[in-house]
Amino acid sequence: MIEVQNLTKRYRDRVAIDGLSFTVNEGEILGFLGPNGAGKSTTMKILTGFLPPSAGMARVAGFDVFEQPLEVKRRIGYLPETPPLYPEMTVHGYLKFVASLKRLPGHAVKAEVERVAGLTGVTDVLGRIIQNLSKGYKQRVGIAQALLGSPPVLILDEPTEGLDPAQRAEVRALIKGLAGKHTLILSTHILPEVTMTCEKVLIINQGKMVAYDEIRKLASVHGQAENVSLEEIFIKLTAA
Ligand SMILES: Nc1ncnc2c1ncn2[C@@H]1O[C@H](COP(=O)(O)OP(=O)(O)OP(=O)(O)O)[C@@H](O)[C@H]1O
Repeated sequence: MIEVQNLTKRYRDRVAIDGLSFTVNEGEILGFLGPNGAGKSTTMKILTGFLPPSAGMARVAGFDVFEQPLEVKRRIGYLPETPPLYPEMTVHGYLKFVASLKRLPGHAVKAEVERVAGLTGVTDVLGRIIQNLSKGYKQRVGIAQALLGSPPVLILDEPTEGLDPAQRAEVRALIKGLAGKHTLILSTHILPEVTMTCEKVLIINQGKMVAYDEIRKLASVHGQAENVSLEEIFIKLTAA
């Protein structure tokens, strides 16, 4: 569903990502990890058609992200690092607005807004102005807009950022429930979250891939002990 080959992005003389190659099969959740500045957001922005790559190729659902960006955008729900909210709108007004941008048929909008509001736990705040919501609720609204229209591919950049532990557990359960029906890339700094949610993990450091495997296999390749944690593997691989 997602195919990336030799993807490279330079910002002037700074190489943000360097020759990344990976695939995500339909229905899989890929945990995407790396220290601050490793290039995760840059990769996600390229996959969602917000940034052009400097070299390499990325395809989503068979469409080239650079040559057919509209086809790609139609199939992707994206939660950027900073959720793209309009603070002066109500949650309901905002979700209706995003539904119209996504060209959802008018007759389906009401039910779809109710569906994603229910999934993300924002039904009770639908009438409130976004700027008055807590950070956690704003984050949920960001996830809700990504789910509108039930796109086959979801790219979530730190979806549990700013949530309290109970909300985090709820969002984790929600994400887990999306597997199978959607193909997901999930970026997070909370490593136990990846262990609980994803089968496969991709770790990058300074723009380069340092690990890409099923989590249970990583432990046997990179750890001496069988019960080595993802955190230990991450620290070992990104220490450079
Ligand atoms: N618009 C830009 N212009 C110049 N350099 C940039 C730009 N955006 C990102 N970078 C640089 O590219 C590198 C990768 O940044 P990116 O935001 O992709 O990292 P990240 O892994 O998402 O980090 P974080 O975990 O802190 O969000 C960093 O060195 C960053 O400073």
